[in-house]
Amino acid sequence: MASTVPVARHGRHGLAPQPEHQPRPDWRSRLQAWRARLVARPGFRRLAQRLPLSSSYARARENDLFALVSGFVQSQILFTSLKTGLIDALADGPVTMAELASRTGFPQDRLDRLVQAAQSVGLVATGQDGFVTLGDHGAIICSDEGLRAMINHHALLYRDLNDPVALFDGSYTDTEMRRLWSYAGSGRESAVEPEDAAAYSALMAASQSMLSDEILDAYDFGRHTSLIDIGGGEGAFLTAVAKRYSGLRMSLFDLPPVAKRARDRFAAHPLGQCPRCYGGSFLDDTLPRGHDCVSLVRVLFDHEDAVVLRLLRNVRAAMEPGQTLVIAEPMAGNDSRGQRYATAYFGVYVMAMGSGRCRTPDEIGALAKQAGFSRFDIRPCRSPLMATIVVVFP
Ligand SMILES: CC(C)=CCC/C(C)=C/CC/C(C)=C/C=C/C(C)=C/C=C/C=C(C)/C=C/C=C(C)/C=C/C=C(C)/C=C/CC(C)(C)O
Ligand SMILES: C[S@@+](CC[C@H](N)C(=O)[O-])C[C@H]1O[C@@H](n2cnc3c(N)ncnc32)[C@H](O)[C@@H]1O
Repeated sequence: MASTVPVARHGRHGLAPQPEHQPRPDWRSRLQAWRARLVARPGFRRLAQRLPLSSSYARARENDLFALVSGFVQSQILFTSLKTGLIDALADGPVTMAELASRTGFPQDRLDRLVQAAQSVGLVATGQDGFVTLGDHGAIICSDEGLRAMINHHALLYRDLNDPVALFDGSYTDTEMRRLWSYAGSGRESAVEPEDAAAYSALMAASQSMLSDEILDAYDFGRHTSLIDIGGGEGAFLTAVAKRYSGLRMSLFDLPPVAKRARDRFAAHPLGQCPRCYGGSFLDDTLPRGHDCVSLVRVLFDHEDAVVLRLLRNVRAAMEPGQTLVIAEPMAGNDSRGQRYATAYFGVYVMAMGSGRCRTPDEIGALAKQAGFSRFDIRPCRSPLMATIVVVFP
């Protein structure tokens, strides 16, 4: 007999396969659906906006939704303020509009619009005296080379997001991001050439400054005697560790052209004890043993689960009971606004790379246990936007 179960149309993709027994939503989903129906009613929203107890909550939600709707515009104001040199021009203090016009090359009337836009998102501030200064956001961006590098780098990500539906549904895969992250996607790591490594390694090194502080404040590496940073890039994280813990013996492992960049960096900027830099693949090569701490910083979320399992099994094989694996990267979650932002941003970012997933701490812990580790602890960082730490024990 033909089925009478109604079928849903799925956008570009035609009919969705239907399970034999339709699952029923639980009470939480039904409650959320009831809430959504309520919020969808203009009359309910008008009431919530007027009642003293709910009005500030309603206003906050309205602003959140406006920020979501207009986020692209804000990002483009940010990008333009950096690209035109507006932010740099204010680095040393207040500047007149005439001076800004000459520094940015903008005609006065267009500059007025740019400054107005930049002021509205907190990048600059204009005084009664006609001088322009950095706003709080502008000051942070101006002082952080990594953040500036990321904002410039977003031009590439946003080009890949030009048809976001095609990116999400998987029909657009030949992305610019995939070309930049030349190791991403299984089996391509041995094809990474020195110039490929240079392109992404410099970006990663620049963006370590805020991240390493977060990690070092959340986990005490001083309890260990030696540390190997696997997928350690050109050594920016180890440099930050050495500044805090001068007695730690350190090593780094990365693809050969990246390990060479780390070696060159340590030769140019010597640390107390020069870290040993090993070149190889963390998937196929035997990893160096004898370190009581192993770190993986922003490494797992570049890879699909099967590759992560292979990597963790290889790491486990190089470790003894009593040693510790520290995994640090932005992780998914729903507990705070920071976690939700990280989930959205890094989830889309790795999708554009063509490989990887932003995982919850529990998902990472579960993969580690599957790879042969015995238990794990979750250590939140101050800013979940930057990282969460999962400490794993053999
Ligand atoms: C002076 C008086 C009286 C009052 C002033 C009050 C005031 C405003 C004080 C300042 C408050 C304060 C401490 C503010 C601090 C703000 C901070 C720390 C802001 C930090 C922002 C960080 C951002 C936006 C970081 C962005 C990071 C990004 C986009 C990282 C991207 C990383 C990527 C893409 C990594 C990729 C790796 C891969 C390939 C996925 O594996
Ligand atoms: C996103 S970067 C993170 C670098 C550094 N840990 C940081 O946080 O700045 C990932 C690193 O993993 C390295 N990597 C990727 N595949 C690898 C492989 N098969 N073997 C060794 N390293 C690899 C990359 O070369 C890159 O340096």
